[in-house]
Amino acid sequence: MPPLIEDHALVGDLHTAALIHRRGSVTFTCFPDFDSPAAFASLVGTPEHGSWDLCPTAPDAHVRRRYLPGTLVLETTWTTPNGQARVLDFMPTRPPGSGNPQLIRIVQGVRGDVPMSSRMLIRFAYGKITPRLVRHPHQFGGDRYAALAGPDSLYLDASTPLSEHADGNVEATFLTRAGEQQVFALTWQPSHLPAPPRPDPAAALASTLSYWSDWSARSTYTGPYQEAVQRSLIVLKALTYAPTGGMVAAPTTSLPEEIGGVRNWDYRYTWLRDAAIALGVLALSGYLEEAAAWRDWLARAVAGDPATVQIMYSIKGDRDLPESTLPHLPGYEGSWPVRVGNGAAHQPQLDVFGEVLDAFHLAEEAGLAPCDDAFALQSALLTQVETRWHQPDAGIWEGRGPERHYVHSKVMGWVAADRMVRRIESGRATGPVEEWRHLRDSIHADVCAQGYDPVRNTFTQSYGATALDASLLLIPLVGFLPPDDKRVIGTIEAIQRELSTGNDGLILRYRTNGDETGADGLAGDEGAFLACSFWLVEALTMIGRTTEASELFEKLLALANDVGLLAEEYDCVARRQLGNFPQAFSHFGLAAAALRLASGEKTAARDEALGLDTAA
Ligand SMILES: OC[C@H]1O[C@H](O[C@H]2O[C@H](CO)[C@@H](O)[C@H](O)[C@H]2O)[C@H](O)[C@@H](O)[C@@H]1O
Repeated sequence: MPPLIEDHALVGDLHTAALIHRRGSVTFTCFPDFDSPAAFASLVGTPEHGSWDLCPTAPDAHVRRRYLPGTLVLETTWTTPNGQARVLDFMPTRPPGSGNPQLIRIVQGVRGDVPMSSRMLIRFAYGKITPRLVRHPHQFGGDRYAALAGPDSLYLDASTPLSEHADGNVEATFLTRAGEQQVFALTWQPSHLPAPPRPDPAAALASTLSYWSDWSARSTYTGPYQEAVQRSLIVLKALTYAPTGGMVAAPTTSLPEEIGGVRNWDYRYTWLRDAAIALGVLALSGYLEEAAAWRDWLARAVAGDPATVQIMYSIKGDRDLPESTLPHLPGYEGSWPVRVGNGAAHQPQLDVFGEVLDAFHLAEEAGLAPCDDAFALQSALLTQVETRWHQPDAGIWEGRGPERHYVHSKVMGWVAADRMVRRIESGRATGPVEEWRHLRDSIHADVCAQGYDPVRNTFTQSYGATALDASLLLIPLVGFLPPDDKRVIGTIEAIQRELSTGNDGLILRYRTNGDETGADGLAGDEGAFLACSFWLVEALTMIGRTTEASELFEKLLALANDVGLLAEEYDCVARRQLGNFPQAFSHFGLAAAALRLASGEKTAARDEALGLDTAA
């Protein structure tokens, strides 16, 4: 049986990350950074494209997993008829931009005897390059193997003997006895450097545990569902690239939105939209440092000429993310192509200005010190809205079909103007407030006249269209119209009717067209979109349907895997997760919905922080 997406857990070091399957296999890891080529790519290929298995030799061993509380250290407990062993998997945290990425796996005997094996196949360049293997035995027991090719080297240090097999696997078989431990540490470094020192896994474990525990202790969230919210915040932090403050949308590429389909994208980049919303949620939960770091990332990314702002950049701020396919990889369960790069980078998507200005406003209301340079940048971004809001765009979903006048894009243009007006009204900045009020009112009037269907009493996906779109649920959430407006209630009900995937209440982001090419320019269908389903929780809460909102929220929580992680989408028929994993969008959706539910009926913590009166 191929590995399910939700059978994976995430470990990471704020520079890159690894996905580990519940049966002990590392199936996807890029070194040294999130967007570097993968050295283990079996998740989108086969085991021959690189993987690292560490598990009992007994095939029927029972497995249970959890993260050590408040951390990103994964504990896997294996139970066999003859004993129990646990494995701690983690990537040691380190000062931003210094040191080498490491993946450490500590095997501890709990009781009895558990025969185990480690089997590692390294294939650089997304499974394409076979490295040269060199053995360096340790002086006082244990072993080291180096794998070298091109710019990369990986050193595997083990406390137990390793052997090399003709097929390129480096293996160890060993007995785990109660009270004893074996350690495996994999270290990446540029291949031209001398071999790295032997790692100190115990010290690395201690410092990694204390890093994550201290980070978690900074959370100010006190509402219900604390464990799920904290796990989501940890995921958002783990997707952040510490040297720059950029955040990837997910640490994977090409996990499919439809099994066997073509909707496979590379998410290892920083979307202004995703990062801004994530940072807003982090700021509301007490994490202002992350918001400040991202503000600096944005200032650098768009420096020079904000008129040329893109909707996404690399984690380091590169603009060119050329999209190509990797023909040697068969894809996850045959979902092909596997893509690297992302062609959506050069699309016009007008909503991003609203998301960025909303996030800064939220973060400043939550305590982030305002700064003049940031305000100048934000004014320049609003100028883009003024110039471009009349134009069609590709929309929040980055469709690859024709550009349209997306209602959500215009609503977010209104948000951009609204947040700047509010800032000036609060006395925290000065600017052409009358001009911006006029812009805000013009967009509002235009959307209400052209984006609303009075016959069906619903806003529509784009001007003049009949199609609906789950992004319209944001209309009350961002304060464009009050929740008791009949057009808002009509839109929520229409979305429930027309975009629901079945009886479980989850919703699609929009309707696709089966084998025919749909409005998004793609053939095929996709699963329910988890972030949109969380927006529905928020919208229902706002219109006072709180019982229904809580029930839906709990259904969504139940879709998270055994360690609390969510992909982008959910297949309500096959009952499995779909899309890149874990996905920031889903996790900030979860945290925002919990914040909304926590604050009770009609007013959310977010609205209070914003000072929103939700009036038109
Ligand atoms: O559906 C087609 C598009 O799908 C991806 O975009 C989605 O992910 C982004 C990152 O989370 C998110 O910001 C966007 O709203 C989503 O639609 C993909 O990256 C695009 O290239 C693709 O056209």
